[in-house]
Amino acid sequence: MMDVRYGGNPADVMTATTDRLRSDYMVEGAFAPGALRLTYTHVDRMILGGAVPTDTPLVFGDGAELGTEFFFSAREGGLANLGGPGLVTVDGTDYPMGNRDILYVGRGMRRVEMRSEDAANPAWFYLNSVPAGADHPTRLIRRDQAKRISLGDPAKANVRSLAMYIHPEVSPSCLLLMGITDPAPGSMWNTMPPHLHERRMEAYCYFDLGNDDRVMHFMGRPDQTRHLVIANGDMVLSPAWSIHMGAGTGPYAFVWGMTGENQAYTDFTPVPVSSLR
Ligand SMILES: O=C(O)C(=O)C[C@H](O)C(=O)CO
Ligand SMILES: [Zn+2]
Repeated sequence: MMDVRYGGNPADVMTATTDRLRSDYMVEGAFAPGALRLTYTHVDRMILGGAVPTDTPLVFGDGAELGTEFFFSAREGGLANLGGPGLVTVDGTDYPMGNRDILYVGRGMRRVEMRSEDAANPAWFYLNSVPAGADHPTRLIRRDQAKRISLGDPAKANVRSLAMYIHPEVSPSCLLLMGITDPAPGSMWNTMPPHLHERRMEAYCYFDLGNDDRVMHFMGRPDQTRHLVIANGDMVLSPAWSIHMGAGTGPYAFVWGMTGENQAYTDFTPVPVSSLR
């Protein structure tokens, strides 16, 4: 059975305790050896998931919890490999996946099998799935095929490399957008200056973060900010009304995924840092 998150509205955040914020807007513990863990959200019906295959394959595809014959009957998805080499098989076609490769899974696929090459160095598969109204072919996007842009200013410790994988200019999808951002060595801020995009929700999965380090992730309306303390592998659900940015106590990276009204990556509203409270 999938865990469920209902999201919330800006007013909820104003009175939320730390525990309530974490239970509403985070998914923790999704990467467990030998397990597939999926969370259904009512934030544009984004499903977040983690899978760490060890000695046996992890398989999904049934649509019973979605009221459809198959999981992808009316959905599309992106599977990012954040760990060791793995193999994903979709309806009998094999996709060998290295670290930071992303597989786009198109609407209509029926069975997804996930394997690690080495159980001692397992793949960590991270899933974003959203409703889809069109068919696009399943396609592997290797890390060197992503479209990279550089952002930031060393004086503000926010230099980072942003790689677009599932994006109209790289690999077509219905409405899913997905990519990976790496802060540069010596920089700690991501998504700084912050922004809002009221027409798309966003999910983050932080990874390659040291066990003793944390990312301070900021959320909420710009004038009512709240923070979430993030450990490696934690996922964050960002409703369309929320800022989403963070600073790490050490090196890290994160996968971002979006869906909503459009795939216009530039359809966002900058939020002046000076306006944050
Ligand atoms: O560091 C960044 O800036 C990002 O990665 C931005 C995210 O991709 C995002 O929030 C897109 O809307
Ligand atoms: Zn964003």
